[in-house]
Amino acid sequence: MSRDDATTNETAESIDTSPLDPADPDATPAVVAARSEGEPPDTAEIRDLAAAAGYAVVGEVTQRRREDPTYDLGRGKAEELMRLAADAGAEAVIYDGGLSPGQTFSLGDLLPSGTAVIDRPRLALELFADAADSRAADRQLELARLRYELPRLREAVARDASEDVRLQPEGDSRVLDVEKRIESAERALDEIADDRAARRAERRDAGLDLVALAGYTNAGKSTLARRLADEVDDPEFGDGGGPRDADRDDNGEGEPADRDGPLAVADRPFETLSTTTRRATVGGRRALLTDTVGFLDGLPHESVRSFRTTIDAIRAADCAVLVVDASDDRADLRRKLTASLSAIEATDGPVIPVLSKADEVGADGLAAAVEAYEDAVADLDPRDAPVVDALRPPVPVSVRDGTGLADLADAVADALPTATATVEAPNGGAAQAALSWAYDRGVVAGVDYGSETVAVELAGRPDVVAEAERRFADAPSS
Ligand SMILES: Nc1nc2c(ncn2[C@@H]2O[C@H](COP(=O)(O)OP(=O)(O)OP(=O)(O)O)[C@@H](O)[C@H]2O)c(=O)[nH]1
Ligand SMILES: [Mg+2]
Repeated sequence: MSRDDATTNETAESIDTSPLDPADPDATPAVVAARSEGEPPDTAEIRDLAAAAGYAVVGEVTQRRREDPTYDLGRGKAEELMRLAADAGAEAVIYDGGLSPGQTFSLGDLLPSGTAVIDRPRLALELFADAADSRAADRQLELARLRYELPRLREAVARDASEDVRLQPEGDSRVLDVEKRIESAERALDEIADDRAARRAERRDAGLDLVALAGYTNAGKSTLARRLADEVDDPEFGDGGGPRDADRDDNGEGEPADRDGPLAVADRPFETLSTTTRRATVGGRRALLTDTVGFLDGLPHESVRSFRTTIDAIRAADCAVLVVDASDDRADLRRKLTASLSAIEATDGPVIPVLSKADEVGADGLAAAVEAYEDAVADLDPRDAPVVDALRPPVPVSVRDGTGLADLADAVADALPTATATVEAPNGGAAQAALSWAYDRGVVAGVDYGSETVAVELAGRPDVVAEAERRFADAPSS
């Protein structure tokens, strides 16, 4: 698959999502480099990301040591990397970690001229740039990219400036320009976020519960969303997805109703790049289910913050479902879970962890995943990730064979804010109007007609139940 192919707007089913063939003539040859202090570096994930972004990995250099201020790697290893890149004809070095602007430049100076230095955050940006599929995704990508570029531009200007005070980064016109563009992108995103918040309030007033699916990239969020969603979409609510229209106004409103993004599923990172919302009936509750963009380990906080529609949808949900891939090994499960919980930070509502792909592991594997999950959560400091206090017990689920779906529905229904009340009103036009109002908002659990009265059992969102009670109480007695 060429990189251009990845930008088409076909649905997931028709996109070839197989990992890039290393022999692909369009792929850019690249060497992967990784350093870690503890365990030997595991390059499986960075290789997958590189392949998905259109690189063919032609070599690898890894090192166990503490960070070197100049190259991140030690000098000897950096020189080995330089030789390998030259011998292998690499056009890029993919660095599994975040490099400071200074380290990026130092490595670039050391490497054969023209070799791009791409650290993990930049690789993630490239993956997004390949596939951003809605205006909100575009905006967020732009902001993330500008925030990434700014310190590097400052470094470049400072390097050029040396002694010349007039060329210091603070006053440089390119730096000022990027700063201005960041402000403007932030303002545009604020508007989109305000608009989403207003829509969330409207949907809640209409009696709908807001459920968000969160988790690491490729965890199985969209697959679960598809399984839980009713046939009817709620196209006004998500980022939109579908083909983008550059000429449209950019206030984040008014994605055309027929442009809802497909709930694309694929075994590749960042298949979903826009939040997408569908209606779903979960545990008898009428919900709006938002599928979100997956998290990735090793991105700076600022970059994660740029994906604001995802973070907001998760934090503001009445209940978030955190999808954790049970088929990962212990170390990956912990790393991805920690990255996801740190990115979420805190939520307004409870969080139900789902151990997904249960069909891929046996009973022992599932028990091991539960244990790995619980150990990882126990090691997290709630001061760093207050969301740990919102976690409910984990629910193993397989969409493939249906395992745990009923348990998940029960857990969601149980986690949603609920009030119950029984009201009785004289049967008549006013009571019927109140009843129809309550039916519209999905809070009628039972109706009992007496000779002159109607008794209604209400259950559902507390604010909506309270309003229904008021309406019945106001029904005139004759
Ligand atoms: N065996 C098995 N595979 C699953 C299950 N659920 C999802 N998968 C596979 O996991 C891969 C990722 O699924 P997605 O639903 O696209 O994952 P996602 O979390 O939405 O990923 P991003 O949008 O990239 O963040 C796909 O190949 C799915 O077919 C499951 O229950 N069992
Ligand atoms: Mg997805």
